[in-house]
Amino acid sequence: MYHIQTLNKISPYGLEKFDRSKYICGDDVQNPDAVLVRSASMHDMQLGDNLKAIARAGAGVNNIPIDRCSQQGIVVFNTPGANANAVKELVMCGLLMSARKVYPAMDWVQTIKGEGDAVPKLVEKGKAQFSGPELSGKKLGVIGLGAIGILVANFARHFGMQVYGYDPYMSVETAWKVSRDIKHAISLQEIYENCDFITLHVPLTPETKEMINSESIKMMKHGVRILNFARGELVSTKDIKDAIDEKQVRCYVTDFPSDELLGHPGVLAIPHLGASTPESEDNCAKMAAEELIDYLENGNITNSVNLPNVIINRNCKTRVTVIHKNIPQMITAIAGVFGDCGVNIENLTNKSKKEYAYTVVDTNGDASEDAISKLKAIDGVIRVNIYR
Ligand SMILES: NC(=O)c1ccc[n+]([C@@H]2O[C@H](COP(=O)([O-])OP(=O)(O)OC[C@H]3O[C@@H](n4cnc5c(N)ncnc54)[C@H](O)[C@@H]3O)[C@@H](O)[C@H]2O)c1
Ligand SMILES: O=C(O)[C@H](O)COP(=O)(O)O
Repeated sequence: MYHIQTLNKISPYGLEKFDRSKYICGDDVQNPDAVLVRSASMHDMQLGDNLKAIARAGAGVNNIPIDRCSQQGIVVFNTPGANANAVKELVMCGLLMSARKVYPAMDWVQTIKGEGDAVPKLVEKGKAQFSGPELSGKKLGVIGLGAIGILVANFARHFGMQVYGYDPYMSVETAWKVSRDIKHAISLQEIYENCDFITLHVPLTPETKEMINSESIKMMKHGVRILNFARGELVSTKDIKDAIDEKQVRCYVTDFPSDELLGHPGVLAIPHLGASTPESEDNCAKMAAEELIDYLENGNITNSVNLPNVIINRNCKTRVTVIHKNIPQMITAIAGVFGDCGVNIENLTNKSKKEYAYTVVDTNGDASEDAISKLKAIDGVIRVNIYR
């Protein structure tokens, strides 16, 4: 039996992928083979020796101790694009709310309840304080043109916005999806200096942490509106509050409220609802469950953030997979163990991702305990798994 621990509420649509004759799933599962998680922080968690994989049903993996996982040979998956449409739709709502004062206006209109027949007149009188600009003709800067950024950039053109996109790491495959009307910004400065609205769609990394700070805000247009549906730590809380107080920033829409931001005028705080639609919860859970199942049962890796993607049909009696450091002589050493044990290799695949690599060996022979011990003893080998 495989044991799957869930750390957040995971859509049943994903959980039902696990065949109950082979899998036990639940939040009380001990010593799991794999963990299914959304945003719960795993940084302070012990990662047991039996743990082989973690699947993040979602995009951001900053809640997972990736380095520790790699060192322990734990494969970390996420579900690229599975919640992108949900986020895009809420970003569009955020754009409209940052321009038109819908939220304070709706609050205000409730205050005239009880005024009887005077309500229509009071509405007409009171509405003047809530006028706000149109999006059409304004410039939108999209920072990060991944699954979400591209959808946001392409959609914003339908609001009549002029869109600038910035992503120095964009893949060719991704570039094909960007509408040709989107201006390719070659620097962040170009976005900051030109755009009336700026929306962030980058992962939280040491490079992007607090990328919005007093220095970057200084370069922006007076009265800029900033949207953050990516991660709270991308924006310096102190600097954004100061910039709002100085009217340099007109509005900050964030899906990641903190105590200091709540109640601050000019901040529109949303309780991390970007991916909270039944459709995206289902998509993410299904994709995450399928990734775990194919890894646990076949050793195939799809959408891992710390190991290379390796998907090979299984048509041999035995598969041995090795997670190891990406250093010279590893393939020779691994193949040598099979040779020494008299086992013929039918297929050997090796792929690497940064400091780590993954080797899959398929054979019609058997992998003896002796062979497995020898593989584990190779310097640089982190984990060996056998699939029969
Ligand atoms: N609010 C929510 O509920 C919600 C939902 C999904 C994702 N997110 C957040 O949004 C982020 C983006 O999600 P995604 O699905 O689009 O991910 P993605 O991996 O498809 O896209 C991220 C893009 O950012 C780019 N990038 C990385 N560093 C950059 C930098 N320094 N400058 C510019 N571009 C950079 C990458 O090249 C990539 O194209 C996630 O990492 C997550 O933190 C939030
Ligand atoms: O990175 C993500 O996918 C989002 O922040 C969604 O988080 P959630 O799954 O906790 O809603």
